[in-house]
Amino acid sequence: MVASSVLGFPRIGANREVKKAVEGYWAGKLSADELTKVALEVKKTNWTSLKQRGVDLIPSGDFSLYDHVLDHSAAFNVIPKRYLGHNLSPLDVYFAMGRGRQADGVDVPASEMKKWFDSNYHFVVPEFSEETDFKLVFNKALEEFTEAKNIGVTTRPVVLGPVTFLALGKATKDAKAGFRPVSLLPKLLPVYKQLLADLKAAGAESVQIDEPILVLDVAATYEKEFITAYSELAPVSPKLVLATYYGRLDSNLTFVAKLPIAGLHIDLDRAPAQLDQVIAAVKPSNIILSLGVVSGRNIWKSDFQAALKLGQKAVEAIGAERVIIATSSSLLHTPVTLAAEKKLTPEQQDWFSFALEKASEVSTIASVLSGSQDAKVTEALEANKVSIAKRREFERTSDDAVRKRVAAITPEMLERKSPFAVRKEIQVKQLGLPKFPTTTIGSFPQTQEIRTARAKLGKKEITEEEYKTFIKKEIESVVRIQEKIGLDLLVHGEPERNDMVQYFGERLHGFVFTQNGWVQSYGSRYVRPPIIVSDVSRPGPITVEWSSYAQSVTQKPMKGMLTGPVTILNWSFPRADVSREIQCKQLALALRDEVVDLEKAGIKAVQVDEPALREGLPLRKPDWDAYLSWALPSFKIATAGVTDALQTHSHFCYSDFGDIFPSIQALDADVISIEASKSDMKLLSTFKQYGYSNQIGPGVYDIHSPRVPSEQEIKDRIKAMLEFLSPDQLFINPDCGLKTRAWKETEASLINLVNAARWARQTYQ
Ligand SMILES: CN1c2c(nc(N)[nH]c2=O)NC[C@@H]1CNc1ccc(C(=O)N[C@@H](CCC(=O)N[C@@H](CCC(=O)N[C@@H](CCC(=O)O)C(=O)O)C(=O)O)C(=O)O)cc1
Ligand SMILES: N[C@@H](CCS)C(=O)O
Ligand SMILES: [Zn+2]
Repeated sequence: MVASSVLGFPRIGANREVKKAVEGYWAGKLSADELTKVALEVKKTNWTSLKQRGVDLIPSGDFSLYDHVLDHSAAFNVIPKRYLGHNLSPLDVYFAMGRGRQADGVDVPASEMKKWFDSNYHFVVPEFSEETDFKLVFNKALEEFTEAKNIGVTTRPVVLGPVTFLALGKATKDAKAGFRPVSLLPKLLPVYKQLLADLKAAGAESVQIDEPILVLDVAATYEKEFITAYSELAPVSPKLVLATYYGRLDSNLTFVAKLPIAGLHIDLDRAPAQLDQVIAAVKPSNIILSLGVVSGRNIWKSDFQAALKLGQKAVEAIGAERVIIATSSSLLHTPVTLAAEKKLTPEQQDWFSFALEKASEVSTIASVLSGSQDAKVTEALEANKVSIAKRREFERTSDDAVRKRVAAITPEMLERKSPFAVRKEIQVKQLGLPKFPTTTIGSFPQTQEIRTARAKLGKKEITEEEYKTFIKKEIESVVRIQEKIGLDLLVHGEPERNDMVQYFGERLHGFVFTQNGWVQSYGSRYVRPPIIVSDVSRPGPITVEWSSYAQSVTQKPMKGMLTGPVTILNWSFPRADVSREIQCKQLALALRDEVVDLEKAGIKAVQVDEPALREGLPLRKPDWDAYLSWALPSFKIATAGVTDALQTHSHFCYSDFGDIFPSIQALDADVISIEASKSDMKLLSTFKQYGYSNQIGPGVYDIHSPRVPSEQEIKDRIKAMLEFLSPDQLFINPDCGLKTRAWKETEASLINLVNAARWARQTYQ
């Protein structure tokens, strides 16, 4: 019998119950007990839904109130000292690590947050030093295994593996120079042993132990650690199924296949070509192969025939008892259910598969491979054939004008007319900005009032005209506030945008979007990625009306604000029938027209955000050039259609940009703003290594926390930057947009920022 498995399920609730409860708890509207109750209900619903859909190996322990890496840090006592000694409950310490805390005399910044591999999910970075005192403070995997058992669902607990947990962490500031978190493995293993032994004692038959680090090049340097870890853990644990996802094992397979594990999960969505090599490597052993054939990363209905081919190959080689059909990764990256979508056409409904539908898919594929004669299974198989054929039919339609335009892109279209030095002189005159110009990254608080107005427009409770009037009032108010604070280069505040990617998706041809397709991005922040289904084009200007209006109500320069092609692509669900390169270039051409239109409308600076440039980079270094060879030109296509006088800006956040800094420089934006505050300004040393010639605003404070940075902190950051950059290069700005913040802390922070910039002007004449 071939078993079916889901590696992880969305933990947000079908109606965003977890977001609402967590934010309610933060606002003091919900007690810790009430929050726990909501969480339990969501977990129970997930477990019973997966059981109903016939999934054999149902995950537990994958739920989280904020982030699963943070859950492990809290459970293992990996809690930086700054969060302790404030008389906070364990739950409040947990949230303080995630989002900082500034109340009742406690003032601690949030921990660093980073991209989870190549996804738009962010994890809270664990901090380690020689002093780290690992303890099993609580066994979350065991608690959830028991909760599921109590409602009659037998689950397979999910645990983040010890090597990945350490490898994703960073050294604390007080760790000795050269300290490597993985050196703590011998100290950490006893805690894992206890955790796993407890699960075994509670009756867990097998455990999914996630080691996604194995798909990175760096894992080759951890061979010794993997051998030590798994030789020690296997004897005391339930059967260990080692899960790898988001990429291929490559040469790491050589040592992985020899580990004392019961099963190995591989991602055949991202790396189908590895199947033969993996089969050959595990064949002589008893290792069970879990085949990730149903994508955890996209929302397209699986092609059962393609999945069955892969499954059949494995069954023939090692036997049905040793094969599991699984999702390629956790379904964390997909919305909960297609059933909630009421506005998709029946044709569109038929193309997609969200988390619950994917659960049915693994179950059906496994049943077919097991030789099931069940009428429902046969029916599902036939229906899938029809759906896939219809989609292929749709995919054959294309927009010839768009295709021709992409084919006609010339090298000249990628370059600005003059080099940066020439452009800078023209722009200085045109913009009249002071030294150390202050600006923000685009968005201002998305208040309840704004969201309610948009919701009312959606429900047709107000007219388009009334909505526009409301947004214009909001823009004018944001402009006045910036003028009052004394910012130099203003923004319109993005109040008209639900999200920086969804908004553009909704206004471009070639996309469809969901009503309830929420996916967790970090903590309680979710997104509804738009879906690219066909060739992309711009039916008309998107932002010009808002930016022009904003410019019309102020004498100060107004920065236009767009999301770049690479980011729109990476934060959407891309189509699967056309290369990402072509999709990106189609987006680039649409945005190029928008930038040109903004300049024609009198806007003198335009920011084209590319926060997802780094995130889209392939996980394996040998694949980087292939991505950069179209990602960088796409940005340049979007931004180079203007005169020298237009100051182009771009913004990057939430990744380590050090290793692709030369690529960022190659974008030739006049000004970039880049996240640097959370990562202890470590990015700055990159400037020393590579140099940077254009203008730059390394973020001076972290906006993902409600904490207000002091003026002194900002001054200290400016001082630190000036060790690597010259005063005439520097812009002063926060490290990302302010949409998630409240007005109170936004104004207080920006006043401190402007004061710090004024100080810099006097200090560095
Ligand atoms: C900058 N970042 C972004 C990333 N990815 C994106 N796609 N967008 C980003 O901005 N990745 C990296 C970073 C960090 N990530 C995020 C992700 C998400 C948010 C965020 O603020 N999300 C909001 C939801 C935004 C949104 O879509 N708002 C809509 C719907 C609002 C809503 O909930 N409406 C209510 C009705 C309200 C009423 O009746 O009063 C409802 O539908 O029930 C909108 O504004 O219209 C979030 O709240 O999670 C930030 C950074
Ligand atoms: N302009 C966007 C960038 C976020 S990465 C904003 O300010 O929200
Ligand atoms: Zn940002």
